[in-house]
Amino acid sequence: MPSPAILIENLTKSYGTLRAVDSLTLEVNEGEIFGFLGPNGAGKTTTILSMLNLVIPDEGRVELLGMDVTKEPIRIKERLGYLPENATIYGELTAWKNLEFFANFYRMSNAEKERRITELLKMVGLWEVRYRKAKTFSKGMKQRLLIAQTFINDPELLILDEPTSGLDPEGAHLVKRLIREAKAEGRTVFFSSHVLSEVEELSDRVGIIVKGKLKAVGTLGEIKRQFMELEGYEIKVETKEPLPEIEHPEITRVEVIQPNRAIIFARTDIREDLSRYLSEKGLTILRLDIEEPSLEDVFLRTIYGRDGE
Ligand SMILES: Nc1ncnc2c1ncn2[C@@H]1O[C@H](COP(=O)(O)OP(=O)(O)OP(=O)(O)O)[C@@H](O)[C@H]1O
Repeated sequence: MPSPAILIENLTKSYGTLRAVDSLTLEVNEGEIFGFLGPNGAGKTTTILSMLNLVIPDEGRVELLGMDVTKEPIRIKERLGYLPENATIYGELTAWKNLEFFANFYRMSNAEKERRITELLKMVGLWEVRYRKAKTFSKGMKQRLLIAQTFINDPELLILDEPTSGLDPEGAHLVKRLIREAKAEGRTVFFSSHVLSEVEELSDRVGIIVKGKLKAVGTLGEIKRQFMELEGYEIKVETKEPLPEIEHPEITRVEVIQPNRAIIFARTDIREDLSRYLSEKGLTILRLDIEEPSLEDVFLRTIYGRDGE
């Protein structure tokens, strides 16, 4: 079994009495895009800073690319690209010089540096403005330069804290494209966001963090299934003839929409039982399917709880 790209075990970090991250355990597989979703103040940045050894956790441990972050910070840095939240660039330097500045931290020949900077400026669409001072750039252009910076050492693993934050739709689109391309090139991407749609759009797997706790983790399908197991199933039923009275120990509620249409709320998936029962009664079933929750349903219910807890 290859080691996961990211391994977080029982991570806990408090500020005073506030548990910013609470016993968080998580694995990110090599080559996947992992979306770390949570509302503002949920503990995303604190988790990321702990992952990078920039914040010392009270408990727990983190391995990146199979290496303990407290033991091998330099070796990890060589293979990692990190975009901090609210990162800044050097306004007085040109786009080219900004990248050169960062390239100098890594072992690269001059020719390699030049080749890499050229490639990255083209990748993020800043080639034409490479000799302009970065302070003259728009927010979107600055963010693109920052993203280019995170790729300077050809990293295997990218950790991006709110990479689309504050960008207009076009800027966000480009960042999303770069994330997808990074995956296509075999890199692992871990990114945080409070924007549901982009997490849904990009991620192979998602983790939902609320008040420092990891509330759900998995593919979207898995998270929806976990949610349904917890919250119950919504089964839509429609028959040609009027529906008979429906009883089943797993049913919690029946909402009749029309004489031949109803929504059945059940603790488990009882479609087979329903199908048998209705057929035995001689009814023609037109529809018997589960209404899947959207990620939005799951996210909102996960944040606010069943009864607003
Ligand atoms: N240095 C600090 N000192 C005290 N409290 C802190 C510190 N850093 C973070 N916190 C608190 O810890 C909690 C988690 O913050 P964190 O920045 O990790 O959340 P986040 O999910 O990244 O939020 P956002 O999306 O707003 O950046 C918040 O309540 C925050 O106020």
